[in-house]
Amino acid sequence: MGLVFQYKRAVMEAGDEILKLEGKCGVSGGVQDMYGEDKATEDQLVTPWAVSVASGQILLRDPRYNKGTCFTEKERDAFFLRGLLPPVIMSQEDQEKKLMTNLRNYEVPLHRYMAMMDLQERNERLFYKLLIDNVEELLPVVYTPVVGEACQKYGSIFRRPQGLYISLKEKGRILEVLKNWPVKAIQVIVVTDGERILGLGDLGCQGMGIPVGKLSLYTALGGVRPSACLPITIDVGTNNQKLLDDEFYIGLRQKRATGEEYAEMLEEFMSAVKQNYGEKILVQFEDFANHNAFELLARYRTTHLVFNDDIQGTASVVLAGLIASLKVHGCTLADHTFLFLGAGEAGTGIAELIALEISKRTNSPLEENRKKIWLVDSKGLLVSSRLESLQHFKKPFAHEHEPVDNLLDAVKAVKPTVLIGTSGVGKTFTKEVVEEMSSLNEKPLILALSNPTSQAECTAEEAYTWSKGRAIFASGSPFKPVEYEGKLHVPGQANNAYIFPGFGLGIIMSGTVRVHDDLLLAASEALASQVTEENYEKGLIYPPFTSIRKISANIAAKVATKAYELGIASLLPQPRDLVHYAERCMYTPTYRNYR
Ligand SMILES: NC(=O)C1=CN([C@@H]2O[C@H](COP(=O)(O)OP(=O)(O)OC[C@H]3O[C@@H](n4cnc5c(N)ncnc54)[C@H](OP(=O)(O)O)[C@@H]3O)[C@@H](O)[C@H]2O)C=CC1
Ligand SMILES: CC(=O)C(=O)O
Ligand SMILES: [Mg+2]
Repeated sequence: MGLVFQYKRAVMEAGDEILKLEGKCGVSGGVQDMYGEDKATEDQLVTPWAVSVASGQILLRDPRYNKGTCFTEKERDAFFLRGLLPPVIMSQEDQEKKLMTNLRNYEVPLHRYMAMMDLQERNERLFYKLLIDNVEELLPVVYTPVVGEACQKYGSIFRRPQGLYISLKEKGRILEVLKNWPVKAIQVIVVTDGERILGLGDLGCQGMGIPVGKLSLYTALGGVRPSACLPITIDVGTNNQKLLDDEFYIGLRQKRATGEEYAEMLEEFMSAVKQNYGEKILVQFEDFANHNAFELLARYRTTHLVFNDDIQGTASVVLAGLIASLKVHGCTLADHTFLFLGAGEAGTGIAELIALEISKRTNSPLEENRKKIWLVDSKGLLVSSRLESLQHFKKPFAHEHEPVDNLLDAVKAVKPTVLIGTSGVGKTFTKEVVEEMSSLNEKPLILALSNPTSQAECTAEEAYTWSKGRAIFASGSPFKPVEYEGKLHVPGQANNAYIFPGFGLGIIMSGTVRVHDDLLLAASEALASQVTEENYEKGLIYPPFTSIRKISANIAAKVATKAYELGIASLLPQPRDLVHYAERCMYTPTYRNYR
């Protein structure tokens, strides 16, 4: 009987991996295992990890190794499964077909989400097979928009905990908490503090649905193996009174820690992560409020391998759409005038990356290019007379202009060719706004990026109808195709899910040690280059998600290539064919045979 590990199995794998990678031995002659027991002195506390071969019920209850009715006769004998399963032996394809039929029978989207989460906890490979093979159908279930509702109701749909919860109660002991996670060979962490969950605001500890969802996309879309992914929620309290009053709320029942207490918590977390997983652990910050997000990124980007998906991933995906759309407009990026509704993480992140790309393309100063980009926040257009009171990330975009206090007037004043919604507020691209954009532009480019669907600045139908079928439209959450005057318009999904899985894969597979802006630009170019003539004809500026694994492999290869060029990739020698290498690195969900 072969090795099928039960609990803590990855400790052994991690040990093997480390041996392979570093060939080191512990001080007392043993293997230098990842938890350091062999390095511990006799009086230090150690964790009593045990490794055994799973069989019987334990094997069936282990999501990583369970195959349900797919276990063969031979495996049923070898692993003491006889009688624990019905006699039928199904193929994985039949299991998939059955589950998709069941899922489609649920009318309530949240029930589909719950069924998918149950599957993930029961049979991981089947979960990923479903997600990969039916990506367009299931992405909206495990990701936006349904994940938003799941987070709002997380307390009541909560069954088995997923991911790692680190609360203020654990301050001072975060390293210890990390060590409780059974897998040591982690490559990506997605962490949130739950303060800005999509456009739904502060959902505290219930934000866990986001790291869990993002990491399932790392695996399904980017091929990073599930065991290498760790979702984390840092619970520093919540200012959401409804949650604080909810008797079933799962998080700390206190107002958010701020200032020094918050900074210390995050500092301890970041140090513990590096100490436990080493230099090359990729930490993705997700859905932090902007008053912390920019600061965390600035503080850790030079010392840790960190990436803020809302600032950087979003910027990269939007830039890709803009680059792709240049073919439609027959112009250059520098010819455009951009107007944003929303000047937070997503808005200013995108704005900065556009300015950087124009600078690189035209060899012109960044400040000059920022002048082509205008942003509106909750108080109106960013203009120089507001400079003093603006947050630091808005200041570079406060241009000379009269104050303008609403979007419609801003459109009239700025005359943008591109309108981008990053406000988190639904229905803000009104009929008048879209009509004004359409009177200014033959093919107005309108991106309603806010999530989930309820917060979209406008719907696809509104964009096409109000622009009389002329808009090029994409949104953060998916919309169905719209028929307008006999022509079918297919809206694209401008969502960072196009970028982070391939981007992360590129970083991991090349051993890149820091995230550099040029890597984001490389990812944008890689994504843009994969839009086909057929896609353009349908009105798309993004390729469809159905080919996302291929897209991710190409993004990974371009990101890795750039990292090698910059000298920040540590895997040497550089693989010759990076696309092929990326594809080979990718996790596939077909069942393995057990011996
Ligand atoms: N499609 C995608 O891939 C992504 C989408 N998003 C979505 O973008 C949205 C914003 O996220 P993020 O940038 O992180 O959030 P932030 O909180 O950082 O920024 C929101 C911005 O919108 C402004 N705003 C709020 N209400 C209004 C209003 N009524 N009129 C004009 N401006 C307004 C805020 O103004 P002020 O500064 O004055 O408060 C702020 O500048 C969310 O819905 C999120 O889901 C985010 C990341 C990726
Ligand atoms: C997509 C995403 O990251 C967000 O809406 O926050
Ligand atoms: Mg996000």
